[in-house]
Amino acid sequence: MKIQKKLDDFVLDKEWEVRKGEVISLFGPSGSGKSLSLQAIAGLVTPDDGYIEINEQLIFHKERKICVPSRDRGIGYVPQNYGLFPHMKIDENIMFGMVEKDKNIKEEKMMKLLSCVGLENKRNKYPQHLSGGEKQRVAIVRALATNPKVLLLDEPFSAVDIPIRKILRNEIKEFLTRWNMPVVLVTHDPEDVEVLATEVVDYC
Ligand SMILES: Nc1ncnc2c1ncn2[C@@H]1O[C@H](COP(=O)(O)OP(=O)(O)OP(=O)(O)O)[C@@H](O)[C@H]1O
Repeated sequence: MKIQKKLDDFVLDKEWEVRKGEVISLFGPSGSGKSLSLQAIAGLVTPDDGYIEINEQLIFHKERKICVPSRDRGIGYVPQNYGLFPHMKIDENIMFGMVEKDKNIKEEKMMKLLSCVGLENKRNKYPQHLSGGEKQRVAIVRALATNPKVLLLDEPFSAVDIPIRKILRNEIKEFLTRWNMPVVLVTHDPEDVEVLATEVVDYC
């Protein structure tokens, strides 16, 4: 992708790419445009110029007037606050974006995903009854439930304390290796970069 976006006195101007099996880390200080980049890829913010391509398909191209709607981009996006729907139980949250029509198939897939992250027994809980780390795991499997082409993680460990962060980081590393899809990870924690990233884009 190559995008430019001006917001008041902030100018984002970045170019980078990520491939299957890579975890690319957007690394830099607060306010450097990391989240904005993810929002542009997810289709929540429209760049002023440039292009975004996924698996050789353009989802945004300013000059060619291409702007694929957010829901059709095939993006699994986990925002900083996890974005879980508070009024839906965990199982409903996970099944919400699934493309499958059959209810039994959806249920089966949801249970498989929940068991991947050891949370089968939480399916009937609401997000507010889960810990920060549990919410994070649900948010990630909810993103994966839509069969995305790319996974975007925005500060995935910001809501958990340092010892738990270490455990989750290793869990997620294993998980990502299994799914083998391109991952974009926003962080300002050098340990996230060291443990998870295969490439780093400097947002300093
Ligand atoms: N809707 C908006 N209107 C105006 N400025 C904005 C808007 N959204 C973001 N910005 C500005 O864009 C810049 C980049 O914001 P962004 O959230 O991408 O930073 P970040 O690198 O993700 O920071 P952090 O690590 O603190 O989350 C900041 O200066 C921010 O104030």
